[in-house]
Amino acid sequence: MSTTTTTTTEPAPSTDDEWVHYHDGGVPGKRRILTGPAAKPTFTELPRIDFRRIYSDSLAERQELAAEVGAACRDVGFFYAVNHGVDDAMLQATFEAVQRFFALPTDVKMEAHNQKSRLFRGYEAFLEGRLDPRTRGDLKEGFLMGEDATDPEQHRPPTPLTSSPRNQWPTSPSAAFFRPAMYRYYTHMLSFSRRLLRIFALALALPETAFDAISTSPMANIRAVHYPPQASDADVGIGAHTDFCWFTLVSQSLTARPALEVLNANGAWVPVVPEPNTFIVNVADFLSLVTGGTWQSTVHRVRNMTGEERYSLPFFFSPNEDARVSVLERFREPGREYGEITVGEYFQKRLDIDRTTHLEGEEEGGMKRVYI
Ligand SMILES: O=C(O)CCC(=O)C(=O)O
Ligand SMILES: [Fe+2]
Repeated sequence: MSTTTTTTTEPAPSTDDEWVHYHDGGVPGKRRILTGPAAKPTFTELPRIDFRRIYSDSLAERQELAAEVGAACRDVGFFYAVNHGVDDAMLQATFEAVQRFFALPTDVKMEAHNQKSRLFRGYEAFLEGRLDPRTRGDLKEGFLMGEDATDPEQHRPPTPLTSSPRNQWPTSPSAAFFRPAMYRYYTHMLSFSRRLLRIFALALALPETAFDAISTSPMANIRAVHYPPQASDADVGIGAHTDFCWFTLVSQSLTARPALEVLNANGAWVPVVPEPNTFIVNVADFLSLVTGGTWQSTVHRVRNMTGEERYSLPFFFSPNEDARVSVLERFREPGREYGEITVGEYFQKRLDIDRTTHLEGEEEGGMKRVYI
């Protein structure tokens, strides 16, 4: 991509080369690429935060961690969680199972094709996702599972909203190893997420347990993803987007070179170098909404130019489906009216938008970003 700067006060006529395109809040957006004197102060790498303190009995230590987390959420929207304490052998075993699953014959994986599911649970084939419609589709295959009170592994009491099946699992005996592996990962990530939610509450100057009541039966998804190495720069593993949940935790396989990239305020892509035993944590749209945009749901994408197969395991966390949320008191502007949104309705709206929007006709696209 070429970039231009100008020394005159008149903005130079813009060409498409000067913009980065993405999906933000479910709708197309774009950011001008800024260099030289026009560049703003912004991040050029992700902060690394030591999460050992999440297990500390000392509130002061948890608050110290929360202060670092809060600064990263405000300034970057992404950070590395090192020393997260989640069992490394379990993480390795999950990656092995994911790799084995994607190596199964297509017809076995297609038994659980996500096109049969309103929530797009199950298997997504290559090029079926297309977050950037200027591409031929996302060069990835995936498998999505999430909250489902009918899966006994979840020990989740059925509610009127969650009493019918949501997940789809392959039925072939050759895939039988996959479901328990996904559930081991799910259980560990859910319990880490509950701790993290308390750190987020502290970071927002709220009591530690402030979000507990709206997260008794959270919406939480794993998407296992396989990105083959891409030969061409015209392809993308997953097009530029923001996540539509409260926050995301990503475990990624250790390719020698980075593939995940995060967009900074100057329209530059910052690579996320894989590190062993480390989660990538990012603020997603919900946390950004409830903080009135103070915390950033930062745009990111994957381009697998590493020459290696890449696997990742994003874990998407949202509060209870029927929780009603709004902009937190301390982020409200005096005299302004704020509405409420229901977590599940917002989620479904975003899911539907992601399936239907196209970059063509951006601003007049008819779909509007969902605001509170
Ligand atoms: O594969 C990754 O590292 C990130 C994937 C991602 O951004 C997503 O699934 O929303
Ligand atoms: Fe994402």
